Amino acid sequence: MSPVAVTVFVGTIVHSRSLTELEILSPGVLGVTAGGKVAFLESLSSDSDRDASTTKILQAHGSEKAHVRKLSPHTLLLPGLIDTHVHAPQYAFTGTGYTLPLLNWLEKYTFPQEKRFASTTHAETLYPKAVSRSLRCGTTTAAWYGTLHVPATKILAQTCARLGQRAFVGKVCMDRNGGDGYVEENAADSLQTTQEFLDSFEKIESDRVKPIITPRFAISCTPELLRGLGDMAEKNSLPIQTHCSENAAECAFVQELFPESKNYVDVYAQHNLLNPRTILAHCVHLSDAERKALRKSGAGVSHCPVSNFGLDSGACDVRALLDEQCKVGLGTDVAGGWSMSIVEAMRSAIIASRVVGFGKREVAKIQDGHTTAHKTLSLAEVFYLATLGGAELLNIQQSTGNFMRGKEFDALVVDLDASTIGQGGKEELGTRTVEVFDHDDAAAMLEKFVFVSDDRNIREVYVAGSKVI
Ligand SMILES: O=c1[nH]c(=O)c2nc[nH]c2[nH]1
Ligand SMILES: [Zn+2]
Repeated sequence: MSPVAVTVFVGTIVHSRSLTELEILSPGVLGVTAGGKVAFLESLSSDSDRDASTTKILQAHGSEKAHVRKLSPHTLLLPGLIDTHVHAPQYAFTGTGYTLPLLNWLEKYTFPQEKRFASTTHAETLYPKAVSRSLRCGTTTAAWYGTLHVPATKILAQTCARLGQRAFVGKVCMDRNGGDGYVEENAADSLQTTQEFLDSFEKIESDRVKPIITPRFAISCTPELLRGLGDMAEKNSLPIQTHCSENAAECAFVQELFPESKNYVDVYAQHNLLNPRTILAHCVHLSDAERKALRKSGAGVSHCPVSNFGLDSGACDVRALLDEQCKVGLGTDVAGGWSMSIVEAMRSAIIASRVVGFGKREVAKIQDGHTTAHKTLSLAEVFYLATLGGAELLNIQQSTGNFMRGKEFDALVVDLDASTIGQGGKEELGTRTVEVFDHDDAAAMLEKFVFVSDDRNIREVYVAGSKVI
């Protein structure tokens, strides 16, 4: 017998069971326990008496007293979205600076802005805005980068806890190549402040907000710092996040700095930073050997397509990563990416995958006169990357990522009816306004959600059963 539900949603419910299994229950019935977990998920036969069938399901689960929420026909109940790579301090300059490639962009925009977080007042002003926007976009779990500063990054963790977001929060580590004086004294100093940051989590009032070891990337860390962070992560069984193989100039510089490493991925492997708890952002320019090493290590990739377009970095071959059985999730990478929305990342992941395909077609034509098939990422696949794939990458798939019984209820109620947007209804329609017609079935509504919707369509957001939006 499943646990008793106190709230039951009846309507169109969509989630991924795996990369290849998108389940659409239209209609479905989902029960949530008083403790905020999924009690049961069942489908209703569409031609039966919906009320009578719902009552039978409630009886079977001992949940007759539950509050029943009937969702309207243009509403979807979806798992919460997971942003596996995002920079909170960069929220302030989102949407600017896309004329420069990565290393120049870091120097000109990023380091000066991140330096400002030496002020806790600045952190207290900005971080609630960044976390609220992320939740508003339906992100129920985020892997955040803070800055070099412990007090400000503690404020970021406290903000996630207060606003109810499930989060991993990292104090960024850099002991070389920081422009504008944005750099720590040395490896020992960076390791000591990281330990201080880890210790501060005893006071964080949420067991859903956790620390994550965060070397910025190989360029900004000496071998001593990388090794120290690898050992600290191992000793405390902590997750690790960093950047890898995003941009051609970056890759060349890494080769110069680490001549004894076989390749970029190997730099992290050699410093005890590559294991099943590692999240590497980008991985746009990996070789086959690097993809194999990644898979063997159990580390995974945060694919950030909007950022890869924004900073002109390239198009990541996610299909090759998936074929190699690497773990993959999606990231917004604000402010390399111009949007806090994982929905924007989903649609951009499809476009990036098509771009990869265009390139392969050209090569195939030149080589042998006919095209090589490239399997573009499907809608079902990007939906998985945005939800369960992200949970698997962050190793929290036992708690979240889909609506399997016993998981915490992290969910979005998405209303696709344009006429309910804004006070004035139809007059306020914009280019990103979804309209649903009577020929639209559940699959079409999901497609419209991914390609056309925006955060106005996300009406309710739940983390572990608590409404946070
Ligand atoms: O997109 C990125 N954003 C960053 O802040 C960063 N730092 C190193 N490499 C990076 N890439
Ligand atoms: Zn990044």
